[in-house]
Amino acid sequence: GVGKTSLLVQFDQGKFIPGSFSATVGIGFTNKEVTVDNVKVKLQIWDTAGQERFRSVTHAYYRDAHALLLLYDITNKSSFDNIRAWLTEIHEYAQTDVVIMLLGNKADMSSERAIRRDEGERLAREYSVPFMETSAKTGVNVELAFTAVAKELKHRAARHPNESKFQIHEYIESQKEKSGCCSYF
Ligand SMILES: Nc1nc2c(ncn2[C@@H]2O[C@H](COP(=O)(O)OP(=O)(O)OP(=O)(O)O)[C@@H](O)[C@H]2O)c(=O)[nH]1
Repeated sequence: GVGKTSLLVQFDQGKFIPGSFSATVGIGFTNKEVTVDNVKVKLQIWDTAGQERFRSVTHAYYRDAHALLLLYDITNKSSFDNIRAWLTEIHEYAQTDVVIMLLGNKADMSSERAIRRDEGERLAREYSVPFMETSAKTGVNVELAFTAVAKELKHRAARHPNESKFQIHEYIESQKEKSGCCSYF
């Protein structure tokens, strides 16, 4: 319930459909084409079930994934506390060079926030993964999360030995919106 399906629908269709999804069973698929540095990149996105009882199904998909977006809900402490366990699973089942991104979703729900942004940042630093807060509801940073991954994968695939490396951390820091910091009503 951290918002994985909602995030994907926001990215794919540019809209938020509140409370309308039943829990994902097993795996859902979405194909989406994005343009990165004038090149079209096809993303096949697997939306995994979050619930424990589907774990054996989702494990099978880790091995083939080039990137993993790992979400917690900023209003739900246990979803944040579970991130370490998810990272352990990823290291066990996924490819060693998989691109990982940590996302603190539901950033629009600031009045019910249970995890501060700097706690997310600290955890991400500990594991050397990029981090941002997102909202499937307002769309903040949703496009960026997927395009940053697409950029990283494209650069990895195309890179010649002497070419400088794409810096996903720096790209995200320069592009991300700090939700809630700058709006006044
Ligand atoms: N306010 C707010 N609500 C959200 C956001 N993202 C998801 N929700 C709500 O949170 C609930 C769960 O969202 P889902 O997208 O079904 O979550 P999920 O992670 O796919 O759930 P599972 O498939 O069961 O693992 C729904 O009621 C959504 O409307 C968000 O960014 N902001």
